[in-house]
Parts: sequence; C-alpha cells; structure tokens
Amino acid sequence: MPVEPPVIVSTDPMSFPHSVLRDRHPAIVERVRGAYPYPPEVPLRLERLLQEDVVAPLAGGAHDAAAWAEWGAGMFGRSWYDVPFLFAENFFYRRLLEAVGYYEPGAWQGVDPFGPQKAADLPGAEELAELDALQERPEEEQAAGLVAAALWGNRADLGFRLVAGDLQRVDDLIVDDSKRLWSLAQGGPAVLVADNAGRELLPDLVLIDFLLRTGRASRVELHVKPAPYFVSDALTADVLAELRRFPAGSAVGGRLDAALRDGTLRLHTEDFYCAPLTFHDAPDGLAARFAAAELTILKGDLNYRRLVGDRSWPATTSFEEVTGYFPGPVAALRTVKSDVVVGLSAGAEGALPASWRTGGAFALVQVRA
Ligand SMILES: O=P(O)(O)OC[C@@]1(O)O[C@H](CO)[C@@H](O)[C@@H]1O
Repeated sequence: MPVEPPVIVSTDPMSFPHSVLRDRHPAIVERVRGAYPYPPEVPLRLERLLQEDVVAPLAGGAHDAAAWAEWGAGMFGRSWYDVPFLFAENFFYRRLLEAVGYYEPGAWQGVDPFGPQKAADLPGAEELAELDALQERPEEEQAAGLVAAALWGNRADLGFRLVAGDLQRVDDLIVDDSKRLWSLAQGGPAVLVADNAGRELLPDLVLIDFLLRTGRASRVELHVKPAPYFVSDALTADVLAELRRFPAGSAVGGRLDAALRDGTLRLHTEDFYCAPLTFHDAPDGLAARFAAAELTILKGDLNYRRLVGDRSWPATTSFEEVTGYFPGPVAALRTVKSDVVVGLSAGAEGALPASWRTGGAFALVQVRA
C-alpha cells in the first residue's frame, strides 16, 4: 500500500473543493428553494445553513443524530472549508434534508427536494430508442457502446451541470480497462453501485439487461441511495420512475421488469451510502455483498473518491494497490470531475490540459481483479 497523502480539504480558495462549497452549494440551495412552495420556515432554515461559517451538529432528536455526532467528532465548530471535503459535502446534504424537514413527521416528510430536477432530466423517447436499438448490434459493439453510454451518462450529474454549462460528449478515455472488465463478467453474481438517476441510470439499466441477457451475470444487485443526495443520485423511486419511461413493448423494459419480479435483479440500499465514509469503512454486511460478487461496478466520481480514498494521490499511484483492500473484483466507470485520480501511466498527465481533473471531458475505466 503506498504512503497515504493528506485527506482533501477545501481551505485553498483556488481549489476545486473550495469552489464546490462556495459556488455549487448556494446554487443547489437556490434550486431547492424554488422546487416547491415550501412553508416559510424552510427557506429561512436553508438560508441559515448557507450562512453558517462553522459546522454545527444536527439538531437533537434526529434518527441519525448519534451516528453524525460520531462521524462529526472533531469537525463541529470548525470552518466548513477546513474539515475534510468528503465530510463537508456529505454533511451539507444531510443538513439540507434537515432544513426541508425530509425526516420530520408530517405532511412534507419524504418529499425529495431534488425531485423536480430529477423528473425534468428523465430520458426522452429518442434516448430510450437509441439504447433499445443497441441490442440489434453484434455483442462486441453492444458492450463497447454500453461502456461509452455509462461514462457519457456519468457526465450528466445535475450538481455538476449547475456550474458546468452545456454538456459535450466525453472526449477521451484516459485509462481504458474495459477488456478486463468484460473478462471478469463470467456468469456469476454482479453488483452495480449506481450514481445518478436520469440520463446516467438509463444506460446503467441497459447495461444490467445486457449482463443478464448475455449470461455475463447470473443475477445483479443494483445499489441505490437511501435518501436524496448530491442532487441527482438515484433512489429506489428514481429507478421505478425510469423503468416507467420504457414504452410498452420495449424488450429491455420488459426484461428488466421481469428480472425484478423473479429476483435476478434486486435493488439494495443502506445508510452507508449517505455517510461521509469511504469504502474502507463499509459495514460488514455490505463488504460481504461485494465479496460474494464476481464483479462490482462502481459508477461515478463520488464512488471513485470513496473507493481510492479522498486524498491528494499522485496520478501515477497504482490503482491495484490502493484498491487492494476492496472485497472482490472491482471496476470503476467514471468521468473525471474532481481532483482524485490514480492509475495513470508516467507522463500521461503532462499531455492533458490544465482543467483535465475537473472539466468532465475525460473518463476512465479502471479494473482490479
Ligand atoms: O459522483 P458523481 O455524480 O459522478 O459526481 C459528483 C460530483 O459532481 O460531486 C462532487 C463535487 O460536489 C464531485 O465528486 C463530482 O464533481
């Protein structure tokens, strides 16, 4: 295991994490404020959250107050910018749910503050038809097309797009281990840890259908978030909304529906997925699920940070070594949208433009068998 560099914080005003806290979080709050005609205390609480300069704990009485008190030990009373970036982001989303009363018993309980944004981003008929048509192509082509779609979809996360402007196609795969990815899918159980709903989840579902239909996986577990998170992250409700988009008669939609009903496709979630932790701290039950899988596919930027650790790794750090702890073979499919990157060959970074880590134009497929 390489020596661990420092955990990323947001202190430097020129850094990417600083810009997330300073620019992205207020933009997210603004959207949430406009999402529903909330009662007057909600915008007030949201404003208070934005104005808070030192991290305050969750109000007592929350069902998870004790867990957050433990995770936040040593963080409370410090500037949001000086605590680990991973903690600051995770706790921001938890506090946002507190501000909108997501867990408070009453009429607004369980209303997803990002629901309207996610609904507006559900795939249209054209995207569905494009992915449905892929099944007519030779299998090799389907496999390559699905990896490309899975990466392209990951660029479409709504938090990123609030600040990134128009989307373009991912330019370049800076690490492409997709052959190894396919060589690992030999017909056993697989896990896909989802990231965003909408335009990312659609290709993920089609990828799952491909794994099952071609016998590359015997069954698939799709892991989703237990609560609204990072704006567009997929919840069970988002999977169900997405499935309803497939037109009647869609072969892919029909097979996914049948797979859920017969248990070859199962949805799974746990609190860990909204905790400020990396996969090093996955609870035993979750680790056992990964260990039992022939292949775990992790989607997206945040899952990547949680896989390798949210640290300032030199880009040439070995992916194999830093992910050696992960229970079972693992593949990361991710467009690069934050500073954390490992597994590049020597000299590769020098050929990339200055904004390559955060611009979302580059992607990687990395695998550890
Ligand atoms: O995990 P995802 O959806 O691919 O990306 C999440 C993201 O947009 O949010 C974080 C910054 O807030 C970064 O990890 C990344 O830029």
